[in-house]
Amino acid sequence: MSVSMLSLTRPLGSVSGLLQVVSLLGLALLLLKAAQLYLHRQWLLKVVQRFPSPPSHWLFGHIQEDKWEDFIRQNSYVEIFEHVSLMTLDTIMKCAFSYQGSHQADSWNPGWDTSSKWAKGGGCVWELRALSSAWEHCSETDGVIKLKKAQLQEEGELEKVRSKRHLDFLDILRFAKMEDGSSMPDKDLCAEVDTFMFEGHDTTASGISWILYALATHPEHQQQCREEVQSLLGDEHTGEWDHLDQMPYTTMCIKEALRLYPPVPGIGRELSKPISFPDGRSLPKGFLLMLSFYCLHHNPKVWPNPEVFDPSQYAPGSARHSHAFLPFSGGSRNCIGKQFVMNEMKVAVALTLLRFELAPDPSRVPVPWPRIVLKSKNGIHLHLRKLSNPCADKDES
Ligand code: HEM
Repeated sequence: MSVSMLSLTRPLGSVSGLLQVVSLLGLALLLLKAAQLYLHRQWLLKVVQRFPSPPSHWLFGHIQEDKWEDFIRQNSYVEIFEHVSLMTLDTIMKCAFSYQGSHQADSWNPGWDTSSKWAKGGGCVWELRALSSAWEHCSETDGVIKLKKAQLQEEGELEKVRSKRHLDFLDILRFAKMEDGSSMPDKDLCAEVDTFMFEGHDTTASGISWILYALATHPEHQQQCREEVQSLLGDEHTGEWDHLDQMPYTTMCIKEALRLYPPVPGIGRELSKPISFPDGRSLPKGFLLMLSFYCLHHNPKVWPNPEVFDPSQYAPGSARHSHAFLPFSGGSRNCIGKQFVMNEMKVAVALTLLRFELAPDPSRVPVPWPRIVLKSKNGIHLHLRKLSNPCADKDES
């Protein structure tokens, strides 16, 4: 009996022991992964904190209003999403990679639609980060890295870059040392660049396009922003960083548009521990869930009159729940480019309003389409009327 007991219990004992070891190992691996992610994020934050201060003309110089003027000579209505996407692509390429692209001068190439590329690759938001490292062959990214490498190989170029006043994102990555003192492998460099290309381009294009649409449909707020910008910049189509802190009304309108049309409509998470809600419902550890910023921002329990465009909700002193407004997400994985992108959006809005009056196309009301970034099913069609420039008129007379 004892033999049979032994023969029965031994294997069972070793299996449960093995299971314990495996689960402990799993836990250790998870903790290690979490620590790696945390360190990576802290490192990336340091990089980005140095990045969002390129010379102001890099941002101001990237709105090709002349091209828009050509367009409105030919068509009374313009589908703005694609043009804005080309502009934000040029901006991120210049500001993050010192790469002087001219996508705005070209027509749209579907290959530049990084969010669709990712959507096709996986479809699940929580797979994005994993996919971004696997997706190494974006020709644009490869092109930028190859060009940089070639430049750095030229004699004396490395020292020149090292002593530059404004290191760009790619410079900082190239000089970054890994924990073991080695340089970052090209594969990792490519993944970081891809992340920035996506996070810094499609999302921003969505943001700017919907903000312009919101202002087009609210001419009184549009005019108030224009007056604020005119009093700050005059009719100069350029400005300094300081100007961007002096546009309170325009900033409030941008925020209200980000609430109504959050460029990142939702995110995915895997629960690292069970969670209970105030109404008694709960979800288990390991559950994959989607958090919808779009629904949060349109929830009448959180925002009274959620469908009304009301920039006064962001006036100094107005109170709301700390997590009621989350266009850039919250917590430890929130958007690290938010300061940069708020500046980019202010520049785009300011320069557009100085030159054009915006009106919606009543026959093509955009239909919000929550993809990885918020798009419109039928595009965003606006009527652009060129405003006369009082300074230019004076010069001519
Ligand atoms: C209007 C434009 C933008 C919006 C609405 C936006 C929104 C967001 C959101 C919601 C997240 C969290 C994603 C998640 O938790 O899964 C995020 C993450 C991120 N964003 Fe942005 N973003 C914008 C522009 C930018 C720009 C211009 C950059 C770079 C210059 C950038 C860099 C990043 C990075 C690197 C992350 C990942 C951070 C991490 O995982 O720790 N974003 N963004």
